[in-house]
Amino acid sequence: MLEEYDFRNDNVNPDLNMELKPHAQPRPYQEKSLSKMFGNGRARSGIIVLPCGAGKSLVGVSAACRIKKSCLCLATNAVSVDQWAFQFKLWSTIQDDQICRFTSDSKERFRGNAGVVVTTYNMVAFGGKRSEESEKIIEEIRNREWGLLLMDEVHVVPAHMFRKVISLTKSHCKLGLTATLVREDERITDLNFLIGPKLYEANWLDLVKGGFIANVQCAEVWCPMTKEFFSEYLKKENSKKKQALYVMNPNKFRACEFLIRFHEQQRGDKIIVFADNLFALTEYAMKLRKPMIYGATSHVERTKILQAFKCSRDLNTIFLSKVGDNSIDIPEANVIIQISSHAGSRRQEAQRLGRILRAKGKLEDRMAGGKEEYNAFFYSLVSTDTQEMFYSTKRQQFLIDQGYSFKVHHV
Ligand SMILES: Nc1ncnc2c1ncn2[C@@H]1O[C@H](COP(=O)(O)OP(=O)(O)OP(=O)(O)O)[C@@H](O)[C@H]1O
Repeated sequence: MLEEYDFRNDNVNPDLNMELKPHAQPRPYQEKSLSKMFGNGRARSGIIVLPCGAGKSLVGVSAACRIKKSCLCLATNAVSVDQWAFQFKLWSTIQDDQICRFTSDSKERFRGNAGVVVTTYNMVAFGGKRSEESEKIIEEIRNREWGLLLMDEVHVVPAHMFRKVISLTKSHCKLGLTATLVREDERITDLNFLIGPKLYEANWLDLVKGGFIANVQCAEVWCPMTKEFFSEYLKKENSKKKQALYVMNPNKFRACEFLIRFHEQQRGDKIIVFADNLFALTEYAMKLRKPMIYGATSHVERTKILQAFKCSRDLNTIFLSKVGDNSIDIPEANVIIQISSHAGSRRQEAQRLGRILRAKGKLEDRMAGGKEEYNAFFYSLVSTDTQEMFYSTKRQQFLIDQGYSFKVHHV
């Protein structure tokens, strides 16, 4: 049975006076996804899949504006909570005192009898001891009947946390948003069961043709192992060092150095280099004299680096560990170089590609037949004849299913 909410005839829950602002003009695919949700004048629960940078926020805010009841919006971390609160204010007429954030740093409450609360899955699901203030807010969240439960990045939240959040809150309609409906644990069916069916999935290449997301050239760069590294790689006693050897392969290092120089100097691009392996991240970043961000980088340092990367022409390349997969928002970047990754994760691959999908420049240049053919570049550096080749093929599967093709470059 599909869960449907007849929000117009809900006389029990107070209305929330909120409209889209006139400048908020949903694009055709955003409109289409909303029409799947509101097809018969009621709100249907389910999941909308749009690639990163295609504008999930406007879809979420539009859904809340149509239902016009209290809305609980769940994000994966505090940075996203701030972004969602900002997006609600950007696209809708919601008053400042009708929207509030609930995180460990901001414990706001809305005025009046209806509003929007933006918080994290963790804040709601947390089972430990809370401050008195948090306890009161969480009680309100649990006791209220929400018109809409808006759930961001549904593919990354562990299934048990979903169950908890859904069982702790009461909502008439649930909308899940995601860019990649793939999980390595194959628990996607749990999402359908807990939230609802997939309502709409945009075709990535159609969005590229329309100029709504960047046109990415994907390439796999095959780097032969040097003789010394390969003979070490083959030794039995080095089985634990295999990854370090194929990541630190000097030919791979040189390819990375070449690509950075080419994109910085010839095209004036902004580059992110991803490495999951911390040793490699540090070595590469130090040798190439570029800043890096990883789990232990302080908030102050991280902000300083990101600010310089965004605004200064002197800093065009940064190194990121997997902390950058989801939570760091860097719309300026248009080149990704992967030097090491999490085994065969298709989701990580898609998530990383998503970092550079934000379309830049003029719409008419980007559209099919426009001036720019490719305006973003995604490179995976792979040491040939090693395990990495196998992982790489698996990682690409999701993107290939979306219609991307990978060009192979030989070093
Ligand atoms: N209909 C629209 N009209 C104009 N700009 C839009 C529209 N929809 C989205 N955008 C812009 O596109 C950009 C991406 O939107 P948004 O941040 O919502 O993407 P997203 O799908 O949430 O991406 P990510 O997953 O990377 O966060 C933003 O700058 C947003 O303002």
